[in-house]
Amino acid sequence: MLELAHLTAGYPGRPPVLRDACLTIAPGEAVGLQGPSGCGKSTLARVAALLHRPDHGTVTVDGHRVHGWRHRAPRSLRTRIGVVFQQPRQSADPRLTLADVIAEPLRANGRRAEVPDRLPELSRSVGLTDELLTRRPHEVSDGQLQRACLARALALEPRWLVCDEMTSMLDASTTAALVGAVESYRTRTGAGLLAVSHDDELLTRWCDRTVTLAAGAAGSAGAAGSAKDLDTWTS
Ligand SMILES: Nc1ncnc2c1ncn2[C@@H]1O[C@H](COP(=O)(O)OP(=O)(O)OP(=O)(O)O)[C@@H](O)[C@H]1O
Repeated sequence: MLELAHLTAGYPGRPPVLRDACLTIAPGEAVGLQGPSGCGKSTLARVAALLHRPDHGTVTVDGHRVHGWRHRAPRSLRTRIGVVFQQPRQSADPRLTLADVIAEPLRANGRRAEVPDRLPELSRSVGLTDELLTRRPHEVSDGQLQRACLARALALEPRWLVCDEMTSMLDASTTAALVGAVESYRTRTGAGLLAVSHDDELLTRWCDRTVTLAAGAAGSAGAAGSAKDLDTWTS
């Protein structure tokens, strides 16, 4: 299970973005997260990916309560969660080839020896050709770079995937290819998914259920996203 319980989270010097948010994802389940711009979807996704420390509340991954965040999160928990963000150019080192972008997690986790075997399999799973693997981010399209970022997220075979607006910059065919790659991976491994998107139709087609993170009750600037028991907002 990936369990987010009673989360309050935000940014220094501002009112909380999330207040008392709860969400539980079962193994193998695909949950979509939608809601108005600025209501805190990405913040919640970053907390779930152990990249943003909540002010209150707990995150439990497969029965392990999380106490550290970002680099302080235990490696054994961090590697259980793969993340893909909206902007591939902000998350890929421009100096690396796509092959090195994909292999980065294997190298960083002492699994360099696996790269020759895993790289072809990973790149094939996201539809990247060998020729593209030798290029650097500025030499490929956003869609091609996002494919590499997805392959990187799958490199350590995570039990959970967090896809934050993964396809929102991409055309319909690249979107279909990336969602297809995620679903093939999930079918093979039984991984759970949290998918954030503005595209209700995509979430309906992709996910087992969709939850809505509501804007602040008054809708006023600075009001905290009212996220109490997200599961009660299931559509
Ligand atoms: N690093 C940050 N520092 C300060 N405030 C931030 C930061 N990141 C996000 N925020 C603010 O927190 C609120 C929630 O942002 P978040 O990105 O989580 O919302 P979102 O629902 O994902 O929005 P969108 O749908 O537009 O991507 C917004 O008001 C945003 O301006």
